[in-house]
Amino acid sequence: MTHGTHRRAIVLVLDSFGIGAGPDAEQFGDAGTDTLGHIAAACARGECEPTQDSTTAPETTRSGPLSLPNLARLGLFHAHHAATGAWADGVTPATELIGAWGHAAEISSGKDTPSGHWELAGVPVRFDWGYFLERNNSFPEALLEALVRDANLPGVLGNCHASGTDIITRLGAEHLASGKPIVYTSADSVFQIAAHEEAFGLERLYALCETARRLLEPYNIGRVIARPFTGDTATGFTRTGNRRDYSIEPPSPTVLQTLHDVGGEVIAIGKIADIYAHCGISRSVKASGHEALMDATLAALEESGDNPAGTLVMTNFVDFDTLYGHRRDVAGYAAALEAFDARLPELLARLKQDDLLILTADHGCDPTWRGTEHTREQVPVLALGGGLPRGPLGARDSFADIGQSLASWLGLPAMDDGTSFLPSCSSGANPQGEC
Ligand SMILES: O=P(O)(O)O[C@H]1O[C@H](CO)[C@@H](O)[C@H]1O
Ligand SMILES: [Mn+2]
Ligand SMILES: [Mn+2]
Repeated sequence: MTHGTHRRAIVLVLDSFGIGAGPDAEQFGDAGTDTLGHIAAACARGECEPTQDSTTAPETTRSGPLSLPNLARLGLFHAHHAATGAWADGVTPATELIGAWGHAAEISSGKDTPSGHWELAGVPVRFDWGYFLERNNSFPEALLEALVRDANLPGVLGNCHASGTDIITRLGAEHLASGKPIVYTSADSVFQIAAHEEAFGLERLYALCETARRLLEPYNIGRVIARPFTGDTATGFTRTGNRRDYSIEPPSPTVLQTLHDVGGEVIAIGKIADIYAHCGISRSVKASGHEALMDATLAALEESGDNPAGTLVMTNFVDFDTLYGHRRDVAGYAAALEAFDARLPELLARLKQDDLLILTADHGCDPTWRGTEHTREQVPVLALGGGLPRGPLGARDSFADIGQSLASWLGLPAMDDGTSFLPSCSSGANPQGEC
C-alpha cells in the first residue's frame, strides 16, 4: 500500500476543555454548560483576580479578562462562537486566524475520559459502561469482600461517591491509623483507590489496582484509578503526580493502533498510554504538570519525524480537569489556560511542512456548574497544517472526525467512523496530491 512519507500528526488534548453544551446535554443534566464561556465570563466580571489568601501557586496571580492570544489565532473563540452562538465575554477574538477551526459533538454514551479519547481516535463508545449509581454503599459487597481477601487488606474505607480531594481530607487520618485504603467512585464508570504513598506504599497501591481491575471484569467498569497521596493530619493530605489509570481496552482498533500496525511511531505523553490501555503505543512518556507535559511534547517533536510510515505525538493536559474543573476552581482553570497559551509559540515554531497539529478536548468540566462532575459538551477542533485552508470546519457530528482526519493525513486505511475534514488532495495515501 502507498503510504505517506515522514508525515506527523500532533494531537494535544486539553482535558475537559469544553466549548458549550452538546446537542444531547439535557439527557446528562448539563444543558447550559459551557466550560470556556463560563470561565471567560467569570474573568470578565473580575472574579478571577489574585486574592490575599490565595495559595502560593504562581498561576493564581492572573487578573482581568481571559487572555488567550495564541489559541485565539488558532480559532478558539471563533469555534466557541460557532458552538454557542455567542462570543465569550471579555475576550479578544483574533482578526487574523492561522488555522482551521470547528467544534465537535460527542456520540459516545458517556462523558468520561476514555470515551472522549477513544472517540477522537476514531472509536466511539456505543455500549453502556457499568456504573456504581448508589451514592453511599456504592460497591457490591461481594466485590469488596473479594478485594479485601485477594489483596489481604484489613478492610476498606469510603465505599461512596466522592470528590477525590474531599475524601482524603475526610478519611486520610483514619486510613493512616487503620491501613485500610479508600475506595470511591463518581458519575463516571470508575473505581478509584486512594492510599498514602509511603504509609500504604505506592507499588502496593498499584498492585491493589491491578487486583481490582481483574475483579471488576464482570462489572464493565471503564477505569480503576490509583490515587496516591502524601501528608499527615498536621499538614493535611495532598495527592501526588503518581496517579495511574487502568483502563479496559478500546472495543476496536483506534487510529493509534492502526498507525502502530503499519510500523508508524506513536508517542504517548502523559496519561495517553493509560487511557488507551497501552494499545497501539510505541513509546510512553510520563510527565506531571502542564509545563513538564509541554516540555515532553516539544522534546518528542525534536526527536521524531524519521519514521517513513508516519508519526503521531499525542499529549493529554490533565490538570485542566483534575486540578481545576473537578475542583470547581474557575480562577485556577483560567490561569492554567493562559499558561498553556503562553507556551504555544514554542510548539508552533517546531512544526514542519509535513505536520498536522490538532488541539481538542475529551469532554467538558464546567467549573461553574453544580457538583464536581464532567459536563456533556462540544469540544474545540483547532487544526493547523495538513493542507487545510484557514477557515471554518463547521459543526462536526462526532469527535471521530478527528480520528478519520488523522487516518487520512497519515495514509492509513479509513476508520469505520467519522468524516475527515482534510481536503482529499492532502491524503497521505496519495502524497503527491497537490492542494
Ligand atoms: O474527584 P476526583 O478523584 O478527581 O475524580 C475525578 O476523576 C475521575 C477521572 O476523571 C472522575 O470520574 C472524577 O470523579
Ligand atoms: Mn478527561
Ligand atoms: Mn475528569
